[in-house]
Amino acid sequence: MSGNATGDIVLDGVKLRLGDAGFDFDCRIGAGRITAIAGPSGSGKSTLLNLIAGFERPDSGRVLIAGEDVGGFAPGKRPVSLVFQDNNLFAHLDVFTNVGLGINPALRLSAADREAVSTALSRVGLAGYEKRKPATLSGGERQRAAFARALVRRKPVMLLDEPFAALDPGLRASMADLLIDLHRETGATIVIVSHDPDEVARLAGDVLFLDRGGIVFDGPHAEFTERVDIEVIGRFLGHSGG
Ligand SMILES: Nc1ncnc2c1ncn2[C@@H]1O[C@H](COP(=O)(O)OP(=O)(O)OP(=O)(O)O)[C@@H](O)[C@H]1O
Repeated sequence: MSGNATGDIVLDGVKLRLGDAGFDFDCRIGAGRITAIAGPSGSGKSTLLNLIAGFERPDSGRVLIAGEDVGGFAPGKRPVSLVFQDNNLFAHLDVFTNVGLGINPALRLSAADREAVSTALSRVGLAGYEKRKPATLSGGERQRAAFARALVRRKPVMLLDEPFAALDPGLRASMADLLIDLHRETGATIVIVSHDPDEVARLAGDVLFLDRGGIVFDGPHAEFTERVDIEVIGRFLGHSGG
């Protein structure tokens, strides 16, 4: 079902200052695409995601999701699911319950919902972990539980901030493949921050490359790999430049 491409994201003249750092974002993230956000450390990748999710508010400009100005919406009211670096699992709740919260915050789960939770857990390789508390999981297992919770939310937009960074390379590649499968099934708009050029190549149709709070490249991945003339991009892609 790839017709659910309703989640385009527009940052329209967004400006923000946080301490000494200034940000200036003007872009459109295509509905139903996988867009990677890359750039050097401190360039503003997490800040861009936080602006879309609603954890940061612009000083000026607008954020629109599926054509709607979401400026007045708290994070929980935005049509997005999140997998962030600190994966925000509830320590006192077991893995099954944490994932179930993705479907219904009041945990009123139908039989079909419970089935969806079990399916998501087995897709991320956590079948059998249902009764475990987050503290008993490894960092990578917690990250996969957070990913399972995002899988069951079925929102039109999924935002991921280096979701697989804690995983070993094999697991990292299989989670990326799972994300591609999910994208094929749902047609969701997926925005993923990544430090890894191979992961970007594997996943992304489009790339937003940031440097010092601004966008220095916005376009298809095939064009991105040609832009080694932009020094920061050359460095990211492993070219020495010159
Ligand atoms: N609340 C804040 N107050 C002051 N400065 C901030 C705040 N949040 C972020 N910054 C600064 O803004 C800049 C961009 O931060 P951000 O986390 O968006 O970068 P990033 O590209 O995600 O970096 P990394 O790859 O290291 O995670 C950094 O210099 C950071 O120190």
